[in-house]
Order: sequence, then C-alpha cells, then structure tokens
Amino acid sequence: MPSPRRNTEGRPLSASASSSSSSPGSPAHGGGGAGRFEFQSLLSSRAPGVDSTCARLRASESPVYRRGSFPLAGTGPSQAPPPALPEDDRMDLNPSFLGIALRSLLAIDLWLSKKLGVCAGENSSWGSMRPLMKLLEISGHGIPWLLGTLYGLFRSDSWAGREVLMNLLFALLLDLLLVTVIKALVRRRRPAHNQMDMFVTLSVDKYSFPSGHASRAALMSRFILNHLVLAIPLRVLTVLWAFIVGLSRVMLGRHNVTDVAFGFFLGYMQYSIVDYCWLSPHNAPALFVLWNQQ
Ligand SMILES: CC(C)=CCC/C(C)=C/COP(=O)(O)O
Repeated sequence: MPSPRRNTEGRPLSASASSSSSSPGSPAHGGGGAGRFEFQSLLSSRAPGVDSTCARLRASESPVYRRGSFPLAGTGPSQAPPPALPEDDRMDLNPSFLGIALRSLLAIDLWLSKKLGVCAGENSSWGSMRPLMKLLEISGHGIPWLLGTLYGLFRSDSWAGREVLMNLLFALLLDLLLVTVIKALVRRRRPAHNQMDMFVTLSVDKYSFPSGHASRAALMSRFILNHLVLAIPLRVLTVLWAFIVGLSRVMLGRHNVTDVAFGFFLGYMQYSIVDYCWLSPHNAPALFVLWNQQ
C-alpha cells in the first residue's frame, strides 16, 4: 500500500493536495514514468536512508517544479508554494546529474572498448593483427626503455648526453611509480575480454587504470620532441607511435578507452614535472659524481 504523501516537515498532505496534480501514468505519480524512476533512484542513491516518498517530495521541490514545468506543480489556489529548502538540500540535485554523466561516460567507455577490442584474441575479428599489436606493446614496455636508457647513460661520453639520459631515467622511474600507485589505489579490473599474456608485469598490472603503456608513450614522445633535435617526419612519427601504442592497448583488449586517455594525460603531465625538476650537475651533483671520478 502506498504511504501517504507528506510535506517537507513530514506531515501528511491533504487529499486534494495529493491528488490534484499527479495522475496515474504521469511521471510524478510513478505509473510508467521512466524519467521519474531515474530521478528518484538518483536521489535515493545519494542518500541511502531516504524513502521513496521523501525522494518524490524532493523532486517536487526542485527549481524545475517551482518554475511550474514539473507535473507535480500545484494547480489549486489553496496550495501555497513549497517552503524554501535549506541550501544543502537545494544543492543535492547537482551531484546526481554529475553521477548520471559519469555513469553514462563509463557505459560508453565499456561499450566502445569492447567494440574496439578487435585483436583481443586469436579468434577476434582482427585476430591476425595480434602479433603486430604485441610488437607495439613491447615498444612501449618499461623494460626496453629502462635498459636502453641505462645502456646509453653508461656509454655516453658527453656531459650533455648524460644529463639528458639521467633525466630520461628519472622520467621513466617517476612514470613507473605514479602508474603503480594509481593502479593500486583505483584497482579497476582489466576488461573481461583481455587475455593476460603480457610480457614481464608487476603485481599491480592486473589492474587497468591508467594504462602504463599510454603514459609512457606520451611521456617519451614529449621528451623526445623536446630534447632530441629531429626532422619533421621523425617528429610526426614519434607522435604517431605514441598514439598507436595507446590505440593498440584497447585493440588488444588490455584496456578501456578511459584508461588510455588518462594514461596519455598522465604521461603528458609527468613530462612537465620532469622538465620543472630538470636534473643537472649544478642542482644534483651527487647523481653525476660517478662520472666526475672517472
Ligand atoms: C616491469 C616494468 C619495468 C614495467 C611494467 C610495464 C607494464 C607491463 C606496464 C603495464 O602497462 P599497461 O598498464 O598499459 O598494461
């Protein structure tokens, strides 16, 4: 049996007040009004203890209602305008709309990621491209970049070269650290269609947010563009490589689109940190002492 409708102070509304404005089937009444149910669920999801009647009244007290466009708007002269709500209650609706936006974004993210995961398995529609995608995966993996940087650092015979490579090493380690911390905090599972057959992973790599490959690719390409004087075609190729590494993560089914998008953003920002804290023999002599002794 439906509970009697109440005013904002919790007192039952008069029969005329409760029946004058809502009819079965109207969104306000709840008979088949899908919009109302969504609205109500949003309100109740924000405040778990609030019952549906209370949620309905909150809806009737929204600014939309006060402007007269909501079906619960009073029609009789006996109906006084609803009392003003405390500021907190009036603000309540906004986070719900943010919640809807976020949930919609997540739904689109999952749908798009599944659609793009065309190399997720050998039997997927683009399964034959999987070896190429895995090659791209290795090109953005941390191990080759770390080993290559260490090798260059110890082989370099110029101070300028050592300085750049020392900062590249710092950038790679910072990236590894930040991605590990965020993955451990967010703990978003990899897509269900992913096959966990990656080469050398850390324990946090069972999580997918953010994509470590995407962040490294963005970081490396910004680093290369800023510190290696390259011809235009090579610069274009560098940016293209970063983009394709990111795309290949979704095509392999390793990540959702938002993991890769955030990975790109993270890598981009990491370069700004590296650039701001740029290490040199002047501000970090201890790091370069090894070569001073040679
Ligand atoms: C073991 C080292 C040094 C790095 C791990 C690299 C790795 C496996 C990152 C995961 O990347 P995604 O988050 O894009 O899958």
